[in-house]
Amino acid sequence: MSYRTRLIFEQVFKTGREIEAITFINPTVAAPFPAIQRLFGYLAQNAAAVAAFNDTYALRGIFKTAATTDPTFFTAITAHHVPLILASLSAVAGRDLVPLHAELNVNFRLIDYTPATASPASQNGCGAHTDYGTFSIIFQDGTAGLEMETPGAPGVWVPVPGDATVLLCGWCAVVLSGGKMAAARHRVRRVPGVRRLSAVLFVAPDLDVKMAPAERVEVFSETVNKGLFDVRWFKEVMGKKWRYREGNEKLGAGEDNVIEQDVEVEGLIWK
Ligand SMILES: O=C(O)CCC(=O)C(=O)O
Ligand SMILES: [Fe+2]
Repeated sequence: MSYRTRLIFEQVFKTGREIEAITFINPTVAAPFPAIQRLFGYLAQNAAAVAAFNDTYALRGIFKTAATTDPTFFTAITAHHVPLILASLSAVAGRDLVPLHAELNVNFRLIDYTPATASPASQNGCGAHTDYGTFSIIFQDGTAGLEMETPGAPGVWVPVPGDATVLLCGWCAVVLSGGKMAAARHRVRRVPGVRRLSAVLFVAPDLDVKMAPAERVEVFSETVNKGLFDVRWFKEVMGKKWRYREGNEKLGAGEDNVIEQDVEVEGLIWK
């Protein structure tokens, strides 16, 4: 573990309940942004390759586990950092999270905020949201744009330096830790004309894990206290809203089209 990473883990242990929802880590490997950029550049010129990707990942319209020329990056991150982070978060949660992540339910996402497809004046890169899983690690290509909402101050956004690697928690961490861990709401703002690349590793509990705290939590809803739904159901619901927002899926008749998914999730989790 590097010095900086160790410091952060110590901080996580010390702050306990007061854990900040976001922290910076110093990963052992760097994200291969030149390769990712070449990949997106190639796809921009090759409609047939894009169609093949979209056929493979029909529901998403984006590709996971994308074939960069450096596949060692994601494997190294998954093998090295994920177990360390899970162990640290377990101390904060007061619950061993490792057995709940035995199947390594991880997704990778490469994002190209290219001016080529954005509306020229739009600053919206990625709307405000909270990730669904346990935690996410966001790698950036050096370009700023990622912002965090200040806990307790909705609408107050703090820019994250473009070269930081960010660790943040999602909804599953909130529920599984009985509210001891907070989720970080975030968004991406664009500078019109500026390209930004990011690579995100999403780590979630195994699909059969019940979305419930280890012990009853007064401020949680009955649904969550009783563990009436599992991670599989939650992921599906969240994924559908996400695809709708990205324009990759239409909602069926009778399905609500509330885009503010955080408001809805809060209604599900809190009493
Ligand atoms: O591009 C980024 O920096 C963050 C993307 C993000 O928040 C997400 O994909 O959930
Ligand atoms: Fe996110």
